[in-house]
Amino acid sequence: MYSSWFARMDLESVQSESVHLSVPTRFLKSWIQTHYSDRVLSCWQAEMPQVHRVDLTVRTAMRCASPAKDAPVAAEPRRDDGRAAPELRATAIAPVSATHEALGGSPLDPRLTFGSFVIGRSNTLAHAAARQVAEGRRGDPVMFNPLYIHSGVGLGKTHLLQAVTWAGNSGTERKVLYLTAEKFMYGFVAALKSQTALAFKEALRGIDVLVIDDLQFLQGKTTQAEFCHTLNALIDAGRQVVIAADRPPSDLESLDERVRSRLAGGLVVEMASLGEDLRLGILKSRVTAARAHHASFDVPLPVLEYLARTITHNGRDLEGAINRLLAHSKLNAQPVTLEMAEREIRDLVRPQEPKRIKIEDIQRVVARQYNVSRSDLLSSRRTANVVRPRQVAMYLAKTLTLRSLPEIGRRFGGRDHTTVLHAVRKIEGLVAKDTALSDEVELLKRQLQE
Ligand SMILES: Nc1ncnc2c1ncn2[C@@H]1O[C@H](COP(=O)(O)OP(=O)(O)OP(=O)(O)O)[C@@H](O)[C@H]1O
Repeated sequence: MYSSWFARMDLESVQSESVHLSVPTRFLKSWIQTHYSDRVLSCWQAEMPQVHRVDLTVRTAMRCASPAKDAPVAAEPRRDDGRAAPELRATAIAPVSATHEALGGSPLDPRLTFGSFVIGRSNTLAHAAARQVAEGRRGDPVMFNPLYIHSGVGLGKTHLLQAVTWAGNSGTERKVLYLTAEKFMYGFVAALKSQTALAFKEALRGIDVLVIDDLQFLQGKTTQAEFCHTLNALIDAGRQVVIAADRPPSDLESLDERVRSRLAGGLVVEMASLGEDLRLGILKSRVTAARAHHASFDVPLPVLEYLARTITHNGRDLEGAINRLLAHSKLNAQPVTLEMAEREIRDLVRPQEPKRIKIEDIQRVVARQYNVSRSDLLSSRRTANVVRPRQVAMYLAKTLTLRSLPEIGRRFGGRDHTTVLHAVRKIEGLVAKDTALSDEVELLKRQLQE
Protein backbone atom coordinates (compact mmCIF):
# COMPACT_ATOMS: atom_id res chain seq x y z
CA MET A 1 0.00 0.00 0.00
CA TYR A 2 2.85 2.31 0.81
CA SER A 3 4.47 1.84 -2.57
CA SER A 4 1.17 2.22 -4.42
CA TRP A 5 0.10 5.45 -2.80
CA PHE A 6 3.02 7.12 -1.02
CA ALA A 7 6.25 6.13 -2.74
CA ARG A 8 5.95 9.01 -5.18
CA MET A 9 4.92 11.63 -2.65
CA ASP A 10 7.36 14.52 -2.26
CA LEU A 11 7.78 17.08 0.47
CA GLU A 12 7.61 20.55 -1.07
CA SER A 13 7.84 22.76 2.03
CA VAL A 14 7.14 23.02 5.74
CA GLN A 15 5.76 26.26 7.15
CA SER A 16 5.10 26.94 10.82
CA GLU A 17 1.68 25.23 10.95
CA SER A 18 1.33 23.59 7.58
CA VAL A 19 3.10 21.09 5.43
CA HIS A 20 3.04 21.10 1.65
CA LEU A 21 3.26 17.70 -0.09
CA SER A 22 2.95 16.84 -3.76
CA VAL A 23 2.05 13.79 -5.82
CA PRO A 24 2.38 13.29 -9.57
CA THR A 25 -1.27 12.71 -10.53
CA ARG A 26 -4.73 14.01 -9.72
CA PHE A 27 -5.85 10.48 -9.12
CA LEU A 28 -3.26 9.92 -6.38
CA LYS A 29 -4.17 13.26 -4.84
CA SER A 30 -7.86 12.52 -4.60
CA TRP A 31 -7.29 8.96 -3.39
CA ILE A 32 -4.93 10.06 -0.62
CA GLN A 33 -7.25 12.90 0.36
CA THR A 34 -10.22 10.58 0.62
CA HIS A 35 -8.55 7.66 2.31
CA TYR A 36 -5.48 8.85 4.15
CA SER A 37 -5.61 12.57 4.91
CA ASP A 38 -6.27 12.12 8.65
CA ARG A 39 -3.53 9.54 9.02
CA VAL A 40 -1.00 11.64 7.15
CA LEU A 41 -1.80 14.61 9.38
CA SER A 42 -1.52 12.54 12.56
CA CYS A 43 1.84 11.13 11.40
CA TRP A 44 3.10 14.70 10.98
CA GLN A 45 1.69 15.74 14.31
CA ALA A 46 3.46 12.85 16.00
CA GLU A 47 6.72 14.35 14.77
CA MET A 48 5.80 18.04 14.76
CA PRO A 49 2.85 18.82 17.05
CA GLN A 50 2.53 22.40 15.78
CA VAL A 51 1.44 21.20 12.29
CA HIS A 52 -2.31 21.64 11.78
CA ARG A 53 -2.69 21.32 8.07
CA VAL A 54 -1.34 19.16 5.26
CA ASP A 55 -1.72 20.58 1.76
CA LEU A 56 -1.50 18.18 -1.13
CA THR A 57 -0.98 19.35 -4.69
CA VAL A 58 -0.31 17.74 -8.06
CA ARG A 59 3.14 18.43 -9.44
CA THR A 60 3.56 18.47 -13.20
CA ALA A 61 4.89 15.18 -14.42
CA MET A 62 6.86 15.89 -17.55
CA ARG A 63 9.90 14.31 -18.99
CA CYS A 64 12.61 16.59 -20.27
CA ALA A 65 11.69 17.74 -23.74
CA SER A 66 13.75 15.98 -26.34
CA PRO A 67 15.95 18.01 -28.68
CA ALA A 68 14.19 16.31 -31.61
CA LYS A 69 11.07 18.30 -30.81
CA ASP A 70 10.30 19.37 -34.33
CA ALA A 71 10.50 15.90 -35.83
CA PRO A 72 7.19 14.83 -37.37
CA VAL A 73 5.33 12.38 -35.17
CA ALA A 74 3.07 10.60 -37.59
CA ALA A 75 4.29 9.52 -40.98
CA GLU A 76 0.72 9.33 -42.19
CA PRO A 77 -0.06 12.19 -44.55
CA ARG A 78 -3.06 14.21 -43.43
CA ARG A 79 -6.01 15.40 -45.43
CA ASP A 80 -7.71 18.74 -44.96
CA ASP A 81 -10.36 17.20 -42.78
CA GLY A 82 -7.71 16.02 -40.35
CA ARG A 83 -8.10 12.33 -41.12
CA ALA A 84 -5.20 10.24 -42.18
CA ALA A 85 -4.86 9.14 -45.76
CA PRO A 86 -6.20 5.62 -46.44
CA GLU A 87 -3.12 3.46 -46.05
CA LEU A 88 0.05 3.76 -44.09
CA ARG A 89 2.84 4.16 -46.61
CA ALA A 90 4.42 0.81 -47.34
CA THR A 91 7.88 2.21 -46.78
CA ALA A 92 6.95 3.22 -43.25
CA ILE A 93 5.87 -0.27 -42.30
CA ALA A 94 9.16 -2.13 -42.16
CA PRO A 95 11.17 0.15 -39.85
CA VAL A 96 8.22 0.78 -37.54
CA SER A 97 7.54 -2.90 -37.24
CA ALA A 98 11.22 -3.64 -36.67
CA THR A 99 11.44 -1.05 -33.89
CA HIS A 100 8.37 -2.45 -32.28
CA GLU A 101 9.62 -6.03 -32.45
CA ALA A 102 12.98 -4.99 -31.08
CA LEU A 103 11.12 -3.76 -28.02
CA GLY A 104 9.61 -7.23 -27.60
CA GLY A 105 6.06 -6.22 -28.55
CA SER A 106 3.25 -8.42 -29.80
CA PRO A 107 2.97 -8.73 -33.60
CA LEU A 108 1.22 -5.90 -35.41
CA ASP A 109 -1.11 -6.17 -38.38
CA PRO A 110 -0.08 -3.61 -41.02
CA ARG A 111 -3.71 -3.14 -42.05
CA LEU A 112 -4.82 -1.88 -38.66
CA THR A 113 -4.01 1.82 -38.97
CA PHE A 114 -5.95 5.04 -38.45
CA GLY A 115 -6.25 5.25 -42.21
CA SER A 116 -8.37 2.10 -42.38
CA PHE A 117 -10.37 2.83 -39.22
CA VAL A 118 -13.87 4.01 -40.08
CA ILE A 119 -15.37 6.57 -37.75
CA GLY A 120 -19.01 6.46 -36.70
CA ARG A 121 -21.22 7.57 -33.85
CA SER A 122 -20.24 4.68 -31.57
CA ASN A 123 -16.48 5.20 -31.79
CA THR A 124 -15.95 8.95 -32.35
CA LEU A 125 -14.76 9.64 -28.83
CA ALA A 126 -12.52 6.57 -28.63
CA HIS A 127 -11.01 7.43 -32.00
CA ALA A 128 -10.40 11.08 -31.06
CA ALA A 129 -8.75 10.09 -27.77
CA ALA A 130 -6.59 7.46 -29.48
CA ARG A 131 -5.56 9.93 -32.17
CA GLN A 132 -4.62 12.49 -29.55
CA VAL A 133 -2.46 9.93 -27.76
CA ALA A 134 -0.78 8.85 -30.99
CA GLU A 135 0.05 12.42 -31.93
CA GLY A 136 1.39 13.40 -28.51
CA ARG A 137 5.04 14.32 -28.25
CA ARG A 138 7.62 13.47 -25.68
CA GLY A 139 7.36 16.12 -23.00
CA ASP A 140 3.75 17.09 -23.76
CA PRO A 141 1.53 17.04 -20.69
CA VAL A 142 -0.47 13.81 -20.71
CA MET A 143 -4.18 14.55 -20.94
CA PHE A 144 -5.87 11.30 -20.04
CA ASN A 145 -3.90 8.59 -18.38
CA PRO A 146 -4.57 5.75 -18.68
CA LEU A 147 -6.82 5.86 -21.73
CA TYR A 148 -9.08 2.87 -21.23
CA ILE A 149 -11.23 1.68 -24.15
CA HIS A 150 -13.80 -1.06 -23.72
CA SER A 151 -16.39 -2.69 -25.93
CA GLY A 152 -17.93 -6.02 -26.84
CA VAL A 153 -16.14 -8.51 -29.08
CA GLY A 154 -14.99 -7.43 -32.55
CA LEU A 155 -15.91 -3.76 -32.33
CA GLY A 156 -12.49 -2.34 -33.16
CA LYS A 157 -10.45 -2.17 -29.93
CA THR A 158 -7.43 -4.00 -31.31
CA HIS A 159 -7.67 -2.01 -34.53
CA LEU A 160 -7.56 1.27 -32.63
CA LEU A 161 -4.75 0.20 -30.30
CA GLN A 162 -2.58 -1.03 -33.15
CA ALA A 163 -3.29 2.20 -35.03
CA VAL A 164 -1.94 4.12 -32.02
CA THR A 165 1.17 1.95 -32.10
CA TRP A 166 1.80 2.34 -35.82
CA ALA A 167 1.27 6.08 -35.78
CA GLY A 168 3.19 6.62 -32.55
CA ASN A 169 6.21 4.63 -33.72
CA SER A 170 6.31 6.17 -37.17
CA GLY A 171 8.28 9.14 -35.86
CA THR A 172 11.71 8.58 -34.36
CA GLU A 173 10.92 10.45 -31.21
CA ARG A 174 8.82 8.07 -29.17
CA LYS A 175 8.75 4.39 -28.43
CA VAL A 176 5.31 2.82 -28.35
CA LEU A 177 5.01 -0.77 -27.20
CA TYR A 178 1.91 -2.84 -27.98
CA LEU A 179 1.46 -5.92 -25.81
CA THR A 180 -1.46 -8.23 -25.34
CA ALA A 181 -2.10 -8.96 -21.67
CA GLU A 182 -1.01 -12.53 -22.38
CA LYS A 183 2.28 -11.38 -23.84
CA PHE A 184 2.79 -9.15 -20.82
CA MET A 185 2.25 -12.15 -18.51
CA TYR A 186 4.44 -14.38 -20.62
CA GLY A 187 7.20 -11.77 -20.76
CA PHE A 188 7.13 -11.30 -17.05
CA VAL A 189 7.02 -15.00 -16.16
CA ALA A 190 9.84 -15.78 -18.61
CA ALA A 191 11.91 -12.93 -17.15
CA LEU A 192 11.32 -14.26 -13.65
CA LYS A 193 12.45 -17.73 -14.68
CA SER A 194 15.60 -16.49 -16.36
CA GLN A 195 16.16 -14.07 -13.49
CA THR A 196 16.04 -11.06 -15.76
CA ALA A 197 12.88 -9.63 -14.26
CA LEU A 198 14.66 -6.43 -13.37
CA ALA A 199 15.77 -5.90 -16.95
CA PHE A 200 12.21 -6.62 -18.16
CA LYS A 201 10.81 -4.02 -15.78
CA GLU A 202 13.42 -1.49 -16.78
CA ALA A 203 12.71 -2.09 -20.47
CA LEU A 204 9.01 -1.52 -19.88
CA ARG A 205 9.62 1.63 -17.96
CA GLY A 206 11.89 2.97 -20.69
CA ILE A 207 9.12 3.34 -23.24
CA ASP A 208 6.94 6.39 -23.91
CA VAL A 209 3.59 4.75 -24.56
CA LEU A 210 2.55 1.34 -23.28
CA VAL A 211 -0.42 -0.18 -25.07
CA ILE A 212 -2.04 -3.24 -23.47
CA ASP A 213 -4.76 -5.16 -25.28
CA ASP A 214 -7.31 -7.61 -23.84
CA LEU A 215 -6.60 -6.73 -20.24
CA GLN A 216 -9.38 -9.06 -19.08
CA PHE A 217 -6.91 -11.92 -19.61
CA LEU A 218 -4.37 -10.64 -17.10
CA GLN A 219 -4.14 -13.27 -14.41
CA GLY A 220 -2.03 -14.24 -11.44
CA LYS A 221 -1.29 -12.27 -8.31
CA THR A 222 2.40 -11.59 -9.03
CA THR A 223 1.76 -10.53 -12.61
CA GLN A 224 -1.05 -8.26 -11.49
CA ALA A 225 1.13 -6.69 -8.82
CA GLU A 226 3.84 -6.17 -11.42
CA PHE A 227 1.32 -4.71 -13.83
CA CYS A 228 0.16 -2.34 -11.11
CA HIS A 229 3.73 -1.18 -10.41
CA THR A 230 4.45 -0.71 -14.10
CA LEU A 231 1.23 1.25 -14.50
CA ASN A 232 2.04 3.49 -11.55
CA ALA A 233 5.64 3.99 -12.58
CA LEU A 234 4.74 4.90 -16.17
CA ILE A 235 1.86 7.21 -15.30
CA ASP A 236 3.82 8.96 -12.59
CA ALA A 237 6.70 9.54 -14.97
CA GLY A 238 4.32 11.27 -17.37
CA ARG A 239 4.27 8.43 -19.92
CA GLN A 240 1.08 7.38 -21.60
CA VAL A 241 -0.72 4.10 -20.99
CA VAL A 242 -3.50 2.86 -23.29
CA ILE A 243 -5.59 -0.15 -22.39
CA ALA A 244 -8.39 -2.12 -24.02
CA ALA A 245 -10.65 -4.71 -22.49
CA ASP A 246 -14.05 -6.25 -23.10
CA ARG A 247 -15.57 -4.64 -20.00
CA PRO A 248 -15.26 -1.48 -17.87
CA PRO A 249 -12.60 -1.39 -15.13
CA SER A 250 -15.19 -1.88 -12.37
CA ASP A 251 -16.17 -5.23 -13.92
CA LEU A 252 -12.64 -6.67 -14.09
CA GLU A 253 -13.41 -8.91 -11.17
CA SER A 254 -10.14 -10.78 -11.10
CA LEU A 255 -8.13 -7.57 -10.72
CA ASP A 256 -7.19 -6.04 -7.43
CA GLU A 257 -9.37 -3.13 -6.27
CA ARG A 258 -6.41 -0.73 -6.41
CA VAL A 259 -5.64 -1.58 -10.03
CA ARG A 260 -9.29 -1.13 -10.94
CA SER A 261 -9.51 2.30 -9.41
CA ARG A 262 -6.26 3.34 -11.00
CA LEU A 263 -7.63 2.24 -14.37
CA ALA A 264 -10.85 4.11 -13.80
CA GLY A 265 -8.93 7.25 -12.87
CA GLY A 266 -8.00 8.19 -16.45
CA LEU A 267 -10.40 8.40 -19.36
CA VAL A 268 -12.71 5.42 -19.75
CA VAL A 269 -14.44 5.25 -23.14
CA GLU A 270 -16.95 2.68 -24.27
CA MET A 271 -17.33 1.80 -27.94
CA ALA A 272 -20.93 0.80 -28.50
CA SER A 273 -22.03 -1.70 -31.13
CA LEU A 274 -21.48 -0.73 -34.76
CA GLY A 275 -24.40 1.23 -36.23
CA GLU A 276 -25.65 0.44 -39.73
CA ASP A 277 -23.89 3.46 -41.29
CA LEU A 278 -20.63 2.43 -39.69
CA ARG A 279 -21.05 -1.15 -40.87
CA LEU A 280 -21.61 0.11 -44.40
CA GLY A 281 -18.50 2.30 -44.12
CA ILE A 282 -16.39 -0.65 -42.95
CA LEU A 283 -17.69 -2.84 -45.79
CA LYS A 284 -16.89 -0.16 -48.36
CA SER A 285 -13.39 0.31 -47.01
CA ARG A 286 -12.82 -3.46 -47.09
CA VAL A 287 -13.90 -3.65 -50.71
CA THR A 288 -11.60 -0.75 -51.59
CA ALA A 289 -8.70 -2.51 -49.85
CA ALA A 290 -9.47 -5.80 -51.67
CA ARG A 291 -9.60 -4.01 -55.00
CA ALA A 292 -5.99 -2.92 -54.58
CA HIS A 293 -5.04 -6.55 -55.27
CA HIS A 294 -8.08 -7.72 -57.22
CA ALA A 295 -8.99 -4.89 -59.55
CA SER A 296 -11.96 -6.73 -61.10
CA PHE A 297 -13.65 -7.32 -57.73
CA ASP A 298 -16.78 -5.24 -57.43
CA VAL A 299 -19.64 -5.32 -54.96
CA PRO A 300 -22.73 -3.33 -56.04
CA LEU A 301 -24.09 -0.84 -53.49
CA PRO A 302 -27.40 -2.73 -52.91
CA VAL A 303 -25.35 -5.81 -51.91
CA LEU A 304 -23.24 -3.77 -49.50
CA GLU A 305 -26.40 -2.26 -48.03
CA TYR A 306 -27.91 -5.69 -47.62
CA LEU A 307 -24.78 -6.90 -45.80
CA ALA A 308 -24.73 -3.82 -43.56
CA ARG A 309 -28.38 -4.39 -42.67
CA THR A 310 -28.14 -8.08 -41.93
CA ILE A 311 -24.67 -8.63 -40.40
CA THR A 312 -25.13 -6.74 -37.20
CA HIS A 313 -22.78 -8.56 -34.94
CA ASN A 314 -19.23 -7.36 -35.24
CA GLY A 315 -16.46 -6.16 -37.52
CA ARG A 316 -14.97 -9.61 -37.89
CA ASP A 317 -18.13 -10.97 -39.53
CA LEU A 318 -18.17 -8.01 -41.94
CA GLU A 319 -14.61 -8.80 -42.93
CA GLY A 320 -15.53 -12.49 -43.30
CA ALA A 321 -18.44 -11.61 -45.58
CA ILE A 322 -16.26 -9.60 -47.96
CA ASN A 323 -13.65 -12.39 -47.99
CA ARG A 324 -16.31 -14.90 -48.96
CA LEU A 325 -17.70 -12.77 -51.75
CA LEU A 326 -14.17 -12.21 -53.02
CA ALA A 327 -13.33 -15.91 -52.91
CA HIS A 328 -16.59 -16.87 -54.57
CA SER A 329 -16.34 -14.34 -57.36
CA LYS A 330 -12.69 -15.20 -58.02
CA LEU A 331 -13.01 -18.98 -57.91
CA ASN A 332 -16.20 -19.10 -59.97
CA ALA A 333 -15.35 -16.06 -62.11
CA GLN A 334 -18.80 -14.65 -61.46
CA PRO A 335 -19.91 -11.14 -60.59
CA VAL A 336 -21.28 -10.53 -57.09
CA THR A 337 -25.08 -10.40 -57.03
CA LEU A 338 -27.60 -9.98 -54.25
CA GLU A 339 -28.72 -13.58 -54.63
CA MET A 340 -25.17 -14.89 -54.39
CA ALA A 341 -24.53 -12.71 -51.31
CA GLU A 342 -27.65 -14.01 -49.57
CA ARG A 343 -26.52 -17.57 -50.14
CA GLU A 344 -22.90 -17.02 -49.16
CA ILE A 345 -23.41 -15.21 -45.90
CA ARG A 346 -26.42 -17.11 -44.56
CA ASP A 347 -24.58 -18.43 -41.53
CA LEU A 348 -23.19 -15.00 -40.63
CA VAL A 349 -26.67 -13.64 -40.04
CA ARG A 350 -27.17 -14.31 -36.37
CA PRO A 351 -30.24 -13.74 -34.28
CA GLN A 352 -30.14 -10.53 -32.26
CA GLU A 353 -27.97 -10.97 -29.20
CA PRO A 354 -29.90 -10.54 -25.96
CA LYS A 355 -29.27 -7.16 -24.37
CA ARG A 356 -26.42 -7.01 -21.85
CA ILE A 357 -28.04 -6.09 -18.56
CA LYS A 358 -26.10 -4.19 -15.93
CA ILE A 359 -26.51 -4.53 -12.18
CA GLU A 360 -27.05 -0.74 -11.95
CA ASP A 361 -30.02 -1.05 -14.35
CA ILE A 362 -31.51 -3.79 -12.20
CA GLN A 363 -31.13 -1.69 -9.07
CA ARG A 364 -32.69 1.33 -10.77
CA VAL A 365 -35.69 -0.54 -12.19
CA VAL A 366 -36.36 -2.48 -8.97
CA ALA A 367 -36.06 0.67 -6.82
CA ARG A 368 -38.56 2.46 -9.07
CA GLN A 369 -40.99 -0.46 -9.03
CA TYR A 370 -41.01 -0.73 -5.22
CA ASN A 371 -40.77 2.99 -4.58
CA VAL A 372 -37.52 2.85 -2.62
CA SER A 373 -34.23 4.53 -3.46
CA ARG A 374 -31.20 2.79 -4.94
CA SER A 375 -29.21 3.66 -1.83
CA ASP A 376 -31.89 1.92 0.26
CA LEU A 377 -31.12 -1.25 -1.70
CA LEU A 378 -27.41 -0.90 -1.00
CA SER A 379 -27.88 0.14 2.65
CA SER A 380 -27.86 -2.12 5.68
CA ARG A 381 -31.52 -1.31 6.49
CA ARG A 382 -33.54 -4.41 7.24
CA THR A 383 -37.11 -3.15 7.21
CA ALA A 384 -39.54 -5.29 5.21
CA ASN A 385 -40.18 -2.62 2.56
CA VAL A 386 -36.46 -2.68 1.68
CA VAL A 387 -35.53 -6.31 2.33
CA ARG A 388 -37.87 -7.80 -0.29
CA PRO A 389 -36.95 -5.41 -3.14
CA ARG A 390 -33.27 -5.97 -2.32
CA GLN A 391 -33.73 -9.74 -2.52
CA VAL A 392 -35.61 -9.42 -5.80
CA ALA A 393 -32.83 -7.23 -7.21
CA MET A 394 -30.15 -9.74 -6.15
CA TYR A 395 -32.17 -12.57 -7.65
CA LEU A 396 -32.46 -10.69 -10.95
CA ALA A 397 -28.74 -9.88 -10.86
CA LYS A 398 -27.98 -13.59 -10.55
CA THR A 399 -30.40 -14.71 -13.24
CA LEU A 400 -29.96 -11.93 -15.81
CA THR A 401 -26.21 -11.27 -15.62
CA LEU A 402 -23.11 -13.44 -15.60
CA ARG A 403 -21.83 -11.88 -12.38
CA SER A 404 -20.69 -14.19 -9.59
CA LEU A 405 -22.30 -14.23 -6.12
CA PRO A 406 -19.34 -12.42 -4.46
CA GLU A 407 -19.39 -9.76 -7.19
CA ILE A 408 -23.15 -9.25 -6.74
CA GLY A 409 -22.63 -9.00 -2.97
CA ARG A 410 -19.96 -6.38 -3.51
CA ARG A 411 -22.25 -4.32 -5.76
CA PHE A 412 -25.03 -4.47 -3.17
CA GLY A 413 -23.25 -2.51 -0.49
CA GLY A 414 -20.44 -4.99 0.17
CA ARG A 415 -22.54 -7.94 1.27
CA ASP A 416 -21.29 -11.47 1.71
CA HIS A 417 -21.91 -14.01 -1.09
CA THR A 418 -23.96 -16.17 1.33
CA THR A 419 -26.44 -13.29 1.76
CA VAL A 420 -26.84 -13.16 -2.02
CA LEU A 421 -27.30 -16.93 -2.20
CA HIS A 422 -29.93 -16.75 0.52
CA ALA A 423 -31.80 -13.99 -1.37
CA VAL A 424 -31.68 -15.93 -4.66
CA ARG A 425 -33.03 -19.11 -3.04
CA LYS A 426 -35.69 -17.20 -1.15
CA ILE A 427 -37.07 -15.52 -4.27
CA GLU A 428 -36.81 -18.73 -6.31
CA GLY A 429 -38.94 -20.45 -3.66
CA LEU A 430 -41.49 -17.62 -3.49
CA VAL A 431 -41.83 -17.25 -7.25
CA ALA A 432 -42.76 -20.94 -7.48
CA LYS A 433 -45.80 -20.51 -5.23
CA ASP A 434 -46.73 -16.81 -5.18
CA THR A 435 -48.27 -15.85 -8.53
CA ALA A 436 -48.43 -12.14 -7.74
CA LEU A 437 -44.69 -12.05 -7.02
CA SER A 438 -43.97 -14.26 -10.01
CA ASP A 439 -45.84 -11.76 -12.28
CA GLU A 440 -43.99 -8.87 -10.68
CA VAL A 441 -40.62 -10.50 -11.31
CA GLU A 442 -41.62 -11.36 -14.89
CA LEU A 443 -42.60 -7.74 -15.50
CA LEU A 444 -39.29 -6.50 -14.12
CA LYS A 445 -37.41 -8.95 -16.37
CA ARG A 446 -39.31 -7.69 -19.38
CA GLN A 447 -38.60 -4.06 -18.54
CA LEU A 448 -34.92 -4.86 -18.23
CA GLN A 449 -34.72 -6.85 -21.45
CA GLU A 450 -36.59 -4.32 -23.59
N1 LIG B 1 -14.39 1.26 -36.98
C1 LIG B 1 -13.82 0.29 -37.69
N2 LIG B 1 -13.23 0.57 -38.87
C2 LIG B 1 -12.66 -0.40 -39.62
N3 LIG B 1 -12.59 -1.68 -39.26
C3 LIG B 1 -13.15 -2.02 -38.08
C4 LIG B 1 -13.79 -1.07 -37.23
N4 LIG B 1 -14.27 -1.69 -36.14
C5 LIG B 1 -13.94 -2.98 -36.28
N5 LIG B 1 -13.29 -3.18 -37.44
C6 LIG B 1 -12.73 -4.44 -37.97
O1 LIG B 1 -13.40 -5.51 -37.32
C7 LIG B 1 -12.51 -6.56 -37.02
C8 LIG B 1 -12.50 -6.84 -35.54
O2 LIG B 1 -11.97 -5.70 -34.85
P1 LIG B 1 -10.95 -5.82 -33.63
O3 LIG B 1 -10.10 -7.05 -33.75
O4 LIG B 1 -10.25 -4.52 -33.51
O5 LIG B 1 -12.00 -6.02 -32.47
P2 LIG B 1 -11.79 -6.14 -30.91
O6 LIG B 1 -12.77 -5.18 -30.32
O7 LIG B 1 -10.37 -5.97 -30.54
O8 LIG B 1 -12.26 -7.61 -30.64
P3 LIG B 1 -11.88 -8.62 -29.42
O9 LIG B 1 -12.73 -8.18 -28.27
O10 LIG B 1 -12.27 -9.95 -29.95
O11 LIG B 1 -10.41 -8.46 -29.14
C9 LIG B 1 -11.13 -6.12 -37.52
O12 LIG B 1 -10.95 -6.67 -38.79
C10 LIG B 1 -11.28 -4.62 -37.61
O13 LIG B 1 -10.42 -4.09 -38.59
